[in-house]
Amino acid sequence: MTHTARIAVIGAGAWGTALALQAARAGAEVSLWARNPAAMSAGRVMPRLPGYALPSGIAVSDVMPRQADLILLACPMQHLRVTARNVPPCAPMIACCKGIEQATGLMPLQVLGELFPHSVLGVLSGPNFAHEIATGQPAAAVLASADRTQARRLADLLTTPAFRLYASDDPTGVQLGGAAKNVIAIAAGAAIGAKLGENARAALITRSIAELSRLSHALGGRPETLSGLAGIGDLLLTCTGAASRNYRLGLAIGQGTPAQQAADALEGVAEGRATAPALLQLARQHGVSTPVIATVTSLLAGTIDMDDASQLLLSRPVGHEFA
Ligand SMILES: NC(=O)c1ccc[n+]([C@@H]2O[C@H](COP(=O)([O-])OP(=O)(O)OC[C@H]3O[C@@H](n4cnc5c(N)ncnc54)[C@H](O)[C@@H]3O)[C@@H](O)[C@H]2O)c1
Ligand SMILES: O=P(O)(O)OC[C@H](O)CO
Repeated sequence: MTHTARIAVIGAGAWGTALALQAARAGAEVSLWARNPAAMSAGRVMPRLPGYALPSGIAVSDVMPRQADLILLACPMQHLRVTARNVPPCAPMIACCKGIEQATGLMPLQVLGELFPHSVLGVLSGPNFAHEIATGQPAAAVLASADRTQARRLADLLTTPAFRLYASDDPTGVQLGGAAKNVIAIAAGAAIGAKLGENARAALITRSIAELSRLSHALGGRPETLSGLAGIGDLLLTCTGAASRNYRLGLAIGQGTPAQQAADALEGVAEGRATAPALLQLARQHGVSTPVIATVTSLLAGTIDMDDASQLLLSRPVGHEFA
């Protein structure tokens, strides 16, 4: 008889809930840790899927699991450290959040590495709206770990025919893609909100990829990772999909709503807001020029408006495309 994998999902927001449903679909015994299980209601957790119901087989609790074969950390990036601190390191841990810790400039696996230096760690990222994963619509993502064999083994625990998890041994590139696409989605939304046009959005996305390639190289990521699911894949989804919270935050800012007010009106977290300044600082530390990320950071801080933002980007010198 084969052993049924026990998967513990930490964080019962939209993504944690969708991953719990996916893990159950993959045949695992699933537990879902919620800060406040009593506050979980369909409309609050999964605003895009108000009628969803967790199968009765998924145990929801505010007590951290003591045993598991795999732990998925699906809380927002800025709460990863404080949440993970309470997780018993009883199994490999996969960071499912996308962002950079603002206080330290660290990526998810660097935060987990500080807390759990002896655990097997991985990161899951890709073009995945939670409400589509929750309903089992086809999608693909990448699971990266420093050890390629571990990455494949852990990916297999969550893979189903409709959720295709590719393995990678480039966690740096995967984490950078996941963090940066949220910042670029704010830029794309702002361009559309300010009626700069779809040409402008396509140019922004493409030039952002050049920017991310420079940063990825400086951080030790592999170039091909950015052309994969966690890079271009997630940029395509988040910069064009109206369901993206980061895109919608940018859209509202582009239409003239102050950043704080636009963020308050969103249901759920827009990770790009806290990640933009952290990513900019990281780029500066490595001497990498990132004009789109810098412009989004200033827009979010309210130190420039949309006219300034487009002027800043349009007044840059035009040189060789891949200089
Ligand atoms: N929603 C998606 O479609 C999706 C898909 C892929 C990845 N992600 C990533 O998953 C992560 C979580 O996003 P989400 O959509 O589930 O979030 P969400 O907006 O649905 O929910 C936020 C969650 O954070 C929790 N929270 C608030 N304050 C907290 C605190 N102090 N400590 C711990 N938890 C706290 C809330 O209880 C809530 O469960 C993000 O990094 C996001 O980028 C989301
Ligand atoms: O709604 P967003 O902008 O947080 O995007 C959700 C996922 O990260 C898309 O892959």
